Amino acid sequence: MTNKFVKLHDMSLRDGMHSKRHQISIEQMIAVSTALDAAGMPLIEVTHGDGLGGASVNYGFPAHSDEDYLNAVIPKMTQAKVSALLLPGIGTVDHIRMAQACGVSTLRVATHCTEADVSQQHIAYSAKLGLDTVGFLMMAHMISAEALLEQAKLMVSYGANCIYCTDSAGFMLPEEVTEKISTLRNGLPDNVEIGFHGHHNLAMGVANSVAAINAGAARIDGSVAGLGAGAGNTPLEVLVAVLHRMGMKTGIDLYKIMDVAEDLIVPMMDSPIRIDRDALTLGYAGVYSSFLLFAKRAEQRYGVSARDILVELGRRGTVGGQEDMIEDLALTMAKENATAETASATG
Ligand SMILES: C[C@H](O)CC(=O)C(=O)O
Ligand SMILES: [Mn+2]
Repeated sequence: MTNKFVKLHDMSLRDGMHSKRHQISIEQMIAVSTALDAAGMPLIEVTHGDGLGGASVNYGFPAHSDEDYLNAVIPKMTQAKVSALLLPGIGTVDHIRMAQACGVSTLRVATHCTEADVSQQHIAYSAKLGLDTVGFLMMAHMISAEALLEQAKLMVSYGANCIYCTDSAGFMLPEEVTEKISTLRNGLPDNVEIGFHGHHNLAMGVANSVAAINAGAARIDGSVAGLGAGAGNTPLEVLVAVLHRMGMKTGIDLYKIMDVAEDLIVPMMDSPIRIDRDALTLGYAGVYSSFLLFAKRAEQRYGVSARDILVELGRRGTVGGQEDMIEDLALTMAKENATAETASATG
């Protein structure tokens, strides 16, 4: 393992968008991305939290368009490459064309872990353009390692050169990561890279990433100071320190990335990214991390606890794209609570 190179991929300016309600300013984008570039980060993701074209009532309107963010960041990079995320059904082939024209090097096409078949058009188009094309299988805890491999094979058949196992809910424990990553590594051709994207809801981000690397993952996502959905992504500055202690190479200057965390990212946070009871519930109940702020907002509006909403969302097996159901569910739960209170008051 010593001297092994691991490619880290920064999510602060994309997954971090969820925690900022997609309101990162152009100045902040430039300040963070240039500091990451100077720290040696090889790949930085920049788009709406829900990917290209995410600006909508369902997902939230951003402060600026994807195109404006990409055009602000890409020309300023000296060594870092920039990636964009795209969810078929939200983003279109036109968005891929736009992102490529802006200078994006990597396109990551994300689907729910059982729905790889909806990514054919987008993966094939991205590969045809010569982009580094990644298939990103979300909520991967919901299916077995063998089923995940079948979905990954579909994405590879469409043209993906890298497949991600994405722990969107921060639910996985290291044993599960090991099993899933090794099944992907053993079942896919050697020239297809494997990646892991973690969330820190059960404080497993770093441990899970190390398990992924040991099982054959070559790319690992994380965010500086964890800026991301739920309790955030794997905190990159911590991961870099751990990997360097393990004798691995990342190309990243540890002190510089520590300073990005402390001096730029923490002051940007709307509220501290931490494992509060709601974020912990995401991990415990296996709920999509970007539902956190929707549930907190519903708690404010309807007086139903965000934890109860999240537990119910987990019980119902909801997945990304069902954000509109959260408000609906909170209303139903508020009505049920009111009925129960009336019944107990009237004996
Ligand atoms: C659109 C989601 O935020 C993608 C992601 O980062 C995840 O599933 O986790
Ligand atoms: Mn994520």
